Amino acid sequence: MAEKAIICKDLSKQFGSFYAVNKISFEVEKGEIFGFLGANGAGKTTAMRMLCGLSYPSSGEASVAGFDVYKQQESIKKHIGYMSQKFSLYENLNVLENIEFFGGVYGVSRGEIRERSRSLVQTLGLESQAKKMVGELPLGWKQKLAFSVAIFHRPRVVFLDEPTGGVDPVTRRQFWDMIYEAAASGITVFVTTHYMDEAEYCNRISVMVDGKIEALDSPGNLKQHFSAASMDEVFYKLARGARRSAD
Ligand SMILES: Nc1ncnc2c1ncn2[C@@H]1O[C@H](COP(=O)(O)OP(=O)(O)OP(=O)(O)O)[C@@H](O)[C@H]1O
Repeated sequence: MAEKAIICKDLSKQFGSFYAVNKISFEVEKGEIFGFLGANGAGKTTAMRMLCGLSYPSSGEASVAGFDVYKQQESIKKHIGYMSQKFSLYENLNVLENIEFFGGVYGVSRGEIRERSRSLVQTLGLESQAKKMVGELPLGWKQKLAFSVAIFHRPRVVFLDEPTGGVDPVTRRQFWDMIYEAAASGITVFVTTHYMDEAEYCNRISVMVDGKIEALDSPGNLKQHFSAASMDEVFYKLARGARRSAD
């Protein structure tokens, strides 16, 4: 049996009588790229916070990297990486300082940080920018660096919350090359996005509507099942009945 990176069974989160996440169930394989889609307000962030060990579920079961979301939140935090468009790097630290800081937070040894940060800066083509404040870098570079930092400690699972918001399609494509590389090295990727071209790059996709998972399959199978030419069309067919919207 393939190793499961994430297991979720009837996972729910209630705020009062409102079910932000309503009995979602799915499993993600090790090294899989799993797209977590849903319209604004569908419950993605709430679900992701529970899986990252940042909030307790109201009911149901889940484990991430083999750790239980109720009893082993600290272990989960140590074995995952997290990146979002909103929270990522310190703008007033330079490239190397950011790598050192986050590497240190995640427990990578000083020697290893020194060694690997040099090769990372090289791989990213940022040698001449290594001492530049991150705030001065173009957005696309910031995001590539943020992703590299999120997986610097070689986590088992990396959670990406709309990681490519606001960047052009070419940069997004480069970003996805990095995602593929990470997945090939065994890191499981859990990613939310509003870009349907990115959804096509995922191995499997789940689509959340009003707190529930309404569909879950590979992009190819979903298109076939919904007689749709694109993921855009699949998403529209599923999400058009949603009652919730952005706050
Ligand atoms: N702390 C809270 N108290 C009450 N309601 C909440 C709370 N957090 C989220 N919600 C509600 O739960 C629902 C799901 O929100 P969530 O942020 O998880 O959606 P989302 O799919 O991530 O949306 P977006 O794409 O806009 O980030 C929304 O209706 C939101 O208002």
